Amino acid sequence: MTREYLDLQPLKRAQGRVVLPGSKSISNRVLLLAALAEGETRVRGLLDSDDTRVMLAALETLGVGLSRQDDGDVVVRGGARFPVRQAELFLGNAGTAFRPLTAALALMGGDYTLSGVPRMHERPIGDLAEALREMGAVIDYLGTPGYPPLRIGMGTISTAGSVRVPGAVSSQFLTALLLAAPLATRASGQPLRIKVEGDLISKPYIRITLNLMARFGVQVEQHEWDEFVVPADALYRSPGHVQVEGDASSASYFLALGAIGGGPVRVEGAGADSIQGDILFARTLEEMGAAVTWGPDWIETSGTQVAAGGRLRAFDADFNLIPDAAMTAAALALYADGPCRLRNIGSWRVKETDRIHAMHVELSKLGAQVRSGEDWLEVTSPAVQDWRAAEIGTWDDHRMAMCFSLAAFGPVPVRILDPDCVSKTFPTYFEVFSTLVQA
Ligand SMILES: O=C(O)C1=C[C@@H](OP(=O)(O)O)[C@@H](O)[C@H](O)C1
Ligand SMILES: C=C(OP(=O)(O)O)C(=O)O
Repeated sequence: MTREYLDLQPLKRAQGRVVLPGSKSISNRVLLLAALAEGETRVRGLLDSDDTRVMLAALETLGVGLSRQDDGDVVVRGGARFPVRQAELFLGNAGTAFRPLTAALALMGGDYTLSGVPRMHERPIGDLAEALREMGAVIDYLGTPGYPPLRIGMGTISTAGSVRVPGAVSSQFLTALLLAAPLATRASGQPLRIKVEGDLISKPYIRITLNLMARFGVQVEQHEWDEFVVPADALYRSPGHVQVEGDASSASYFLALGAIGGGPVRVEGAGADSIQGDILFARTLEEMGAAVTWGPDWIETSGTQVAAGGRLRAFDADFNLIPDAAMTAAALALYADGPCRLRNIGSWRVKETDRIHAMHVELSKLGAQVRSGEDWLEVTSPAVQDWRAAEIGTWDDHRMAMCFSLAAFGPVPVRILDPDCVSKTFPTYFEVFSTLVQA
């Protein structure tokens, strides 16, 4: 049963340790790679949430052998092509399922329709679809051109020359082309040269993609951030086992708790050795005045107690490398000693909701002074007497719900509407949150 709202009374302290749920970005990449790889892959620590469930269900529909073991591991039996050549797939609002599956299915060819929730049909995919068409794939838009839902047909794929993909809207388009590229290079016997047009956003996610492809046996040649070459003989081979790291974006909320509730708060499952860019959020916390300790697979934070009048240092920073954890920084601006500016976050406009707009509206409700533009947001914290109790809308966006839990360290009660939208990436978020905090 989903709850209409969750009331949070003013909180003072945060302390404890959390074992992080699996990384969404790694889970969905590993599932696709394992499905395309020769052999059997045993995946440990897979995230169990809406985004991975739609991926698992899609792969099952496509005939990929999947089984859940008693110990929770998922075993994937892969092969170079999916057995089912005609299917209708529903992919919810999972960008990490929709974009890579579009590329893989388009390069295999078949008769597939891909759809999602209404918001997914407002999230762009045109840059990826055009690149795939340039390679000979057949893709039709079933609704608005440039957006899902899509129908994929049987094309004649060529990797001759190179393919271009714009980098400014979402890095997931490049990730999708990279992950699916071996399907094309094998068919043509030629390498695929992928050229990024314009600036590439969210670069650390490409590092995750390249790292995981290498674990499955495919080394991509990288030229800065504007050209990637997938070799002609690229073939995915199962590494046998894969351990999924804890989710670094999910870690950001708990690391933030350590910074505003005294701490120490330790997250386990992602640390200095992580392949996820969002661990960099801990550096932002340091700049805001928190103490951060790093282990290979854990991070611990301690800091001031904002409920007792402590303040974080204000920031003015470019958050392009960590767009997801950046939302946590925006919520922390409620406790900063001056205006906080988040720059270069234009991709927020096309995520689960228009996050710049949603943040502007909801932070204002609490009494913060907010200004925003096409790709930036500026938040000035309310003085103690200016805080207002508020009902926070979460806009069907898991990260809105999770980062506004931090608002409970202000002096007023906070009501989070539709808290169960956290199921996109972290179904048990509020239960875990409640084990760390005290009034
Ligand atoms: O590749 C990925 O796993 C992701 C890339 C990012 O998207 P953009 O590249 O669209 O910024 C990020 O926001 C998303 O949550 C996950
Ligand atoms: C942008 C996000 O998701 P998606 O993978 O659907 O793009 C997110 O999780 O913040």
